Amino acid sequence: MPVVAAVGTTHPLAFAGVTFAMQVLAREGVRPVCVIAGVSAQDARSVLRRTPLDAATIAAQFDALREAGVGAFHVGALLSTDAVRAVAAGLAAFAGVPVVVDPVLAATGGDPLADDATVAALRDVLLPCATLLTPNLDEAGALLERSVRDLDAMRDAAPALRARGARAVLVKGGHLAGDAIDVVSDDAGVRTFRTPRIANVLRGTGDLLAATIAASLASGATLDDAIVHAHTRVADAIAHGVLFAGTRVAPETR
Ligand SMILES: Nc1ncnc2c1ncn2[C@@H]1O[C@H](COP(=O)(O)OP(=O)(O)OP(=O)(O)O)[C@@H](O)[C@H]1O
Ligand SMILES: Cc1ncc(COP(=O)(O)O)c(N)n1
Repeated sequence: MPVVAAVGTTHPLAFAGVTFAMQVLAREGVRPVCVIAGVSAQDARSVLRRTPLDAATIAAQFDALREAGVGAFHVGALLSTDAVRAVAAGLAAFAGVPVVVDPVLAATGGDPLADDATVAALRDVLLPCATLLTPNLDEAGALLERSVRDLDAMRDAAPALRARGARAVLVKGGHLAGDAIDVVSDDAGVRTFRTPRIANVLRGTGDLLAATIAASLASGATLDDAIVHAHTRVADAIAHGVLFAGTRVAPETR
């Protein structure tokens, strides 16, 4: 069974964050392991507290994964420049293993998860470690320090982020109106993946997409096949979301 490591920050309600990614990976049929890089206290409305773990604790967790045969990493929210640097250093020991980086900067309620220095570290230190970077519109804009608000801007942003070192980039258009369109840039060029918009909202779609792609890559899928499968899973989750703790979440644990 492929092993996938979820790296990131806990969410106590587990509808996003590394606590959710572990569930997604298990459901995808891979063995989930993890590196906890930060602890968040948040509910459906707000982020109450965020505490990055120290670099030595993050490094020791990567050391502990050395014999696990990790086949892919999913990297989610990181809360400090030190945490970003420690994760990049930890990943360096796993050369050749696919790394899906979701550069989470804020919770859906609007509260930030990363400050400006952390955004800069994500751009300069972690982005070059990514086999696939999966920013949403706001994240692509923050990383490029310009506005990314429509499909044309997404088509420009994906290769621009790739030029900064990510092997492939998927810019998520879920927050635009109309069909859900993601723009992918890799060696083969720039292309779009379009799925019919499902008229509902759901928390954790970014983590669901990225963790599902990581699971498929660990299982040997091509990037395009991994993306198509992940879109199916996201659409299914949005269609069958459940109410939990005051918000609509994926039915992963049902
Ligand atoms: N209503 C929808 N119907 C179908 N697909 C959607 C919908 N909303 C988002 N998606 C898809 O879900 C994935 C996540 O996109 P989104 O833009 O919501 O990411 P995000 O903002 O990082 O998510 P999160 O809410 O976890 O922060 C993308 O592949 C996007 O195309
Ligand atoms: C630790 C962590 N990771 C990711 C998200 C994004 O999820 P959402 O957009 O549903 O708030 C979050 N709120 N917290």
